[in-house]
Amino acid sequence: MNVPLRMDLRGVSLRAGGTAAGRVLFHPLDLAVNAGERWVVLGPNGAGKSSLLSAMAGVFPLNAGEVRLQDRPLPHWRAQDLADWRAWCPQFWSDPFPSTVAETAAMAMRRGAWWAAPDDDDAAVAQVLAELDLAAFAKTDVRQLSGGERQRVAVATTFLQGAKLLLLDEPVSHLDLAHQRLLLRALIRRSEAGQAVVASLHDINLAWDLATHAVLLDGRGQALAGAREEVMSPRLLSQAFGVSIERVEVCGQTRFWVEP
Ligand SMILES: Nc1ncnc2c1ncn2[C@@H]1O[C@H](COP(=O)(O)OP(=O)(O)OP(=O)(O)O)[C@@H](O)[C@H]1O
Repeated sequence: MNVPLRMDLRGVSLRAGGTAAGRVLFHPLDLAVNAGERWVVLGPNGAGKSSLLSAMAGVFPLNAGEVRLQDRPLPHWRAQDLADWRAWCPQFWSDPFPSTVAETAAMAMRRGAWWAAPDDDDAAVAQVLAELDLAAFAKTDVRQLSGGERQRVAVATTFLQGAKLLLLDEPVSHLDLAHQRLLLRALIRRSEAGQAVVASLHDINLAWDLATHAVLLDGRGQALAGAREEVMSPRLLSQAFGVSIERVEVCGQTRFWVEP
């Protein structure tokens, strides 16, 4: 599949819980995600970041508008075909039965025929586990992992799905500083190879370092989307988060400083 990825959101609005009774999370949002782009989704708790990511994955009902993948509305896709294009790493997961890290990571590669493992499975799994600093855990039962280790396995599973669009809901929430940077580099490498990344994050400095583009939800119904520099302005971030945020240069790097 050498067709470049494109996802369009046109006039998308969501309600809390995806029900008609839920409050409107945000009013019409338009954006287009293209190959090579890295989008961050920012906003306070409850603003609708997870809801937006799951709507982009096709598993959360829209209040208004449409999401199109490769110019075809998401509801028109067969689940198995959709899995070739988009991978979704939710914020929570459960491990109801024993499974090794390698088996769990490989799970998304075998959609539709999990018993028929391709010959190159093992090498691909080993490569991604090494990339995410999980090689030593390949044979460990996922139920014995720490929160950060388990989160990296969830990301490994997402990577191994081989989809062009990676939708990651707070993928660094359990990660220490070194593993946050390791994941950031892995995501940048993937986007440079033609995949697209959409990730919700709470750390605006990490978000700045990752993003080419940003969506900012203010929790009061406003949604902004665009290039990183336009959306991640100190004024807009301060308004959305309700704290005073300054942008400073430290050692040649842009950093955000939150007034205590
Ligand atoms: N099943 C549900 N029924 C009703 N409301 C729900 C349901 N699930 C979630 N919500 C509400 O929808 C809103 C948006 O939730 P969402 O998880 O998308 O926010 P978020 O921006 O990802 O938050 P956080 O930063 O805390 O992870 C929240 O106010 C939440 O309470």
